[in-house]
Amino acid sequence: MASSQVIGTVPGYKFIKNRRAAVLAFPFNGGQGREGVELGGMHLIEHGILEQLKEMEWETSFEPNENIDTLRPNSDPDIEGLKKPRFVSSVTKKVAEQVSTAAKAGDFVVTLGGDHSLAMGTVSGVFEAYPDACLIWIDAHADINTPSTTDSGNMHGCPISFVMGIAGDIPEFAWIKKCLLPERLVYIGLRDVDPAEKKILKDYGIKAFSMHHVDKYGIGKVVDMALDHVNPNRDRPIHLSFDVDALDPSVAPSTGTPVRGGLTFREGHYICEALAETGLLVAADIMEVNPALEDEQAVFQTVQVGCSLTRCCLGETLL
Ligand SMILES: NC(=[NH2+])NCCC[C@H](N)C(=O)O
Ligand SMILES: [Mn+2]
Ligand SMILES: [Mn+2]
Repeated sequence: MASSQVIGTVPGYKFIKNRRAAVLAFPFNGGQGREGVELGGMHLIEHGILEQLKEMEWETSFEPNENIDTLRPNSDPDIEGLKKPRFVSSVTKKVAEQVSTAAKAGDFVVTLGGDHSLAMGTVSGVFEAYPDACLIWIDAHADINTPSTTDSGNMHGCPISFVMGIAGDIPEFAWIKKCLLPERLVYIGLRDVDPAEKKILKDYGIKAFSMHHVDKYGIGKVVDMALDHVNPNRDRPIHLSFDVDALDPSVAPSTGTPVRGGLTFREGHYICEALAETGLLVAADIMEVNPALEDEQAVFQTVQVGCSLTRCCLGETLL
């Protein structure tokens, strides 16, 4: 049986000690090439996510990390084709520290991106606090490229390979522990996976539900099958990492790498609700909202959906 670090005292959340959401924003865009994604988290804050969670009777703490740019090195040449590696490393190390501190205190951790390279930090932090956790990754992309497989060199396409310990030995990232086993990871929403990533998924036997599977089985069955795989006894803490590009671009248009044919509004929310319903959720990342892309209406829609997914993770729609 999996063991738990924190004995929950919050009804409906088995591992959470305080009915407190530690909301961490990271205004960071260094894992990819488009400006604006660093503004995503603050837009969710300005849209009222903290007040909304308070209304749901969660106490909140908030860390805006507005000085994260001071971690940018003066010089940051590519390493093995990876872009801005030192900047990504120093920021994600900070992410890991903040996430693990909050998780160890028994708070529910909400991390607002920023680009998805931040998940090198969120996964490291969650698994530091809960070594027997599992990771549910909602995305159009697999984000499991290694330095040798990435075509773009963008680190938001690589976070999983680092936490799985398959990225190779790069001294700048030596702080990252191999914390994620292939059988503790499951994907939902995939539809734009690089050929080399497909090979990695196959070689490591990583379970993935693409949009094809969502169409075939329906989202209810897909979430059940995903949980049966990573959490068969329903006793492990769950970390949800939600890239808003998993949603169809008609639902979440303001994101850097949109791919058509994504999750509907309800399918996205269903995932968050179903995970909240397990009572095992301990952390949720909402990543890749880019308010600099598309028009005002599109930005509003994307920010609004980011807030409502977050609220669902914290139980808003549970009866
Ligand atoms: N977090 C994301 N939006 N990732 C997109 C990754 C796209 C592509 N697979 C790459 O490695 O560059
Ligand atoms: Mn993506
Ligand atoms: Mn992603």
